[in-house]
Amino acid sequence: MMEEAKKSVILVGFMGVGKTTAGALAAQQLDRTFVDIDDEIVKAFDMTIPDIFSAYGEDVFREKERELVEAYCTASNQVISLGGGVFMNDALRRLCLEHGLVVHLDMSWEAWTERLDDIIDTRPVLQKKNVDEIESLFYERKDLYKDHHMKVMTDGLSEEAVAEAIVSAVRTN
Ligand SMILES: Nc1ncnc2c1ncn2[C@@H]1O[C@H](COP(=O)(O)OP(=O)(O)OP(=O)(O)O)[C@@H](O)[C@H]1O
Ligand SMILES: O=C(O)C1=C[C@@H](O)[C@@H](O)[C@H](O)C1
Ligand SMILES: [Mg+2]
Repeated sequence: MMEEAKKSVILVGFMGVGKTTAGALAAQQLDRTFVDIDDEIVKAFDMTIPDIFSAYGEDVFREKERELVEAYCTASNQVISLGGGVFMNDALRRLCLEHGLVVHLDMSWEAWTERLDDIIDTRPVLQKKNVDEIESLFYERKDLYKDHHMKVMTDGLSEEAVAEAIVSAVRTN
């Protein structure tokens, strides 16, 4: 029997909120394929994200990201973790909102700062910025994620609890 076509769950949110970790767990529970756009970019270049940024620059990274988001976000039955910067592109934001069920993984700035040391080495966008500049970026990006179908506030939740919240939000939609 053909699988019923359900809109893909598209996870958005700031760097480090847990789109990759909780997204993979949620995909298992929903029995859907998990796609991480950052991982697809890493595979396409066979390089880490910091290496792509330093060798080719952010524009080249964003162009590959655009291609991959366009290709994946119109497919059904998946859980897709977007890179934290995808919604800077208006056209991609609209495309995701039109074709997918966009779930914003949200976090307070206070809770997020506890994660900064663990993630900074692998997120070039956070590097060479002081904490005030990172805080401004955090709120600028939060504005972009306001366009969503569902939101999960992740403060104080384990990775498993975030995944469960995503699953229950999707099932009750
Ligand atoms: N709910 C959680 N509680 C504690 N730590 C978490 C939680 N979710 C994720 N983490 C940890 O935070 C770090 C960042 O998580 P993850 O890579 O999933 O974020 P992301 O949203 O995919 O970030 P990016 O947009 O940069 O890809 C990882 O070290 C992960 O183990
Ligand atoms: O928010 C961003 O601009 C980024 C988020 C990450 O997911 C990666 O896509 C990359 O580090 C850039
Ligand atoms: Mg990720």
